[in-house]
Amino acid sequence: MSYDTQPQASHFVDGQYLEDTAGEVIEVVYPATGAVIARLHAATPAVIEQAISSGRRAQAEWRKLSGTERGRVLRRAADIIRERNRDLSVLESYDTGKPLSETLYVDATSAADALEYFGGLAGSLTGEHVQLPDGNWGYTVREPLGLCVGIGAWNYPTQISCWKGAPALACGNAMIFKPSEETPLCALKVAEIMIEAGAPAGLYNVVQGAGAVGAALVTDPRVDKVSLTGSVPTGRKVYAAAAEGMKHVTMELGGKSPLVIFDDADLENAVGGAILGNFYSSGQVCSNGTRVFVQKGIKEAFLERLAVRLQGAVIGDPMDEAVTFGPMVSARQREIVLGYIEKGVAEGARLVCGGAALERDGFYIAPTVFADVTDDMVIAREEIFGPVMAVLDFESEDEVLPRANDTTMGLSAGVFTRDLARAHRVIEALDAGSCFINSYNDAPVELPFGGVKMSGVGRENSKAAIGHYSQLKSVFVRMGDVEAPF
Ligand SMILES: NC(=O)c1ccc[n+]([C@@H]2O[C@H](COP(=O)([O-])OP(=O)(O)OC[C@H]3O[C@@H](n4cnc5c(N)ncnc54)[C@H](O)[C@@H]3O)[C@@H](O)[C@H]2O)c1
Repeated sequence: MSYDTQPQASHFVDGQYLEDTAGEVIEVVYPATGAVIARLHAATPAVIEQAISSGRRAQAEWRKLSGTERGRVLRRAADIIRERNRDLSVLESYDTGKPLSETLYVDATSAADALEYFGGLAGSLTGEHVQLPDGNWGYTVREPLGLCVGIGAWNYPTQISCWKGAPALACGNAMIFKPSEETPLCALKVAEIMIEAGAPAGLYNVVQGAGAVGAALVTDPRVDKVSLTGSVPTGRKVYAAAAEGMKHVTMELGGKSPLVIFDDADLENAVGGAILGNFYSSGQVCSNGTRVFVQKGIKEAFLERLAVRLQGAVIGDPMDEAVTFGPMVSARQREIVLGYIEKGVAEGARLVCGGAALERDGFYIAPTVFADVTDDMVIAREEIFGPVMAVLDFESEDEVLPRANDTTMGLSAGVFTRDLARAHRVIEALDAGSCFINSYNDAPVELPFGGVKMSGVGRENSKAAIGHYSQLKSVFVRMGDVEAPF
């Protein structure tokens, strides 16, 4: 590969790499072998200070550019990312363990899509003219929020860095991005590319660290907005900390989403959707449809075809493009997932396939399917974030809908049926932000992405994201005399 896994330095601040070895050591482990492939340092207060001060300085200049000028920088960054797709994809695979057969088509690509889309929108962000009685009128100005902090999860480090960075910068903000401490490498490359594309130094800084560094950024009074992708417990903490400073937030959190498959569904497509919604990225996807409700008439046929198609998973070295299923991101995540599998067995769910770690280096777990899962089982209630599908039976639409909604979370939901009226009726009834009909886990930049209930606040992607990275100033203009009471 052309990128070293050991970056020049841990952080990218004010247009250049920055190191401070006083910060706690972060070892980057390649999930497919367990080997340490880089050593970085968490940001010290001095690094955080530089990131904040340079971010604010850059933002003051950046906001003065026209939207078209800002958009040009983002679109140039998108082009560079596409040119370097292979190198970025290899790095993403080292960072996360996801197979190259995924990363080559999804991660840097999705990051470039976000930069291109928001780069295209930047020139068209305007306020409104509002006609009022007596010849008076008003107008609104869409203004940036200021300095935004993005905090990422470890499953999609390149994508998350741009899903947050692109709309933030398009609206005239600066961003400090803190990747997950598990996957710190990719965002540094994005920061480098921003500079190459013409962004001013300091506009897009990357600092490393775990929760303590995230918390220091979130609580700094000079930060105006926080966008987190992470788990619900972290979301609660970050939202509360942001509330202290009355900061804007976007929360992209976890899920335990339902996928409802009716008897009349196209069986192969339903099985395909369930595979995409449970085993892509080894199941480490927030929107996964991990509670698969299958109508009784199709259940055995579904399980049979699923078992056959899972045998087609090519498990192995993520750098081999023929491989379609990689390891968990970390030894810790593997232990968490194995713990859930044990619980499933103990609670009496029927193990259809998988159920164990693989005897090889790295953090691999076999794709696992439980059938006969009931609503009260832990594996049907808690987010596992691994390759574990729970298949639940149902008889009728009326029965399945309240069961599907019986969760504190609401990120996604999907339905497979050939009955179009039913498809729309079911989606209307499901409490979820990002939904799918006869498909699963598509996330085009043109559509809003985000959750309801405990799964989050705000939306990423689409025009909706603009509202979360800007605010309106409204101006009343009186054309006549002012009538005061005295
Ligand atoms: N909705 C989405 O878009 C989406 C996408 C991917 C992952 N996720 C969710 O993310 C979770 C998995 O990722 P994870 O294990 O990295 O999540 P996590 O919540 O452990 O960590 C997320 C990020 O928050 C940081 N953090 C932790 N404590 C913090 C604090 N007190 N203040 C500030 N920052 C803090 C971490 O360092 C990390 O960068 C899953 O629940 C998954 O569903 C959601």
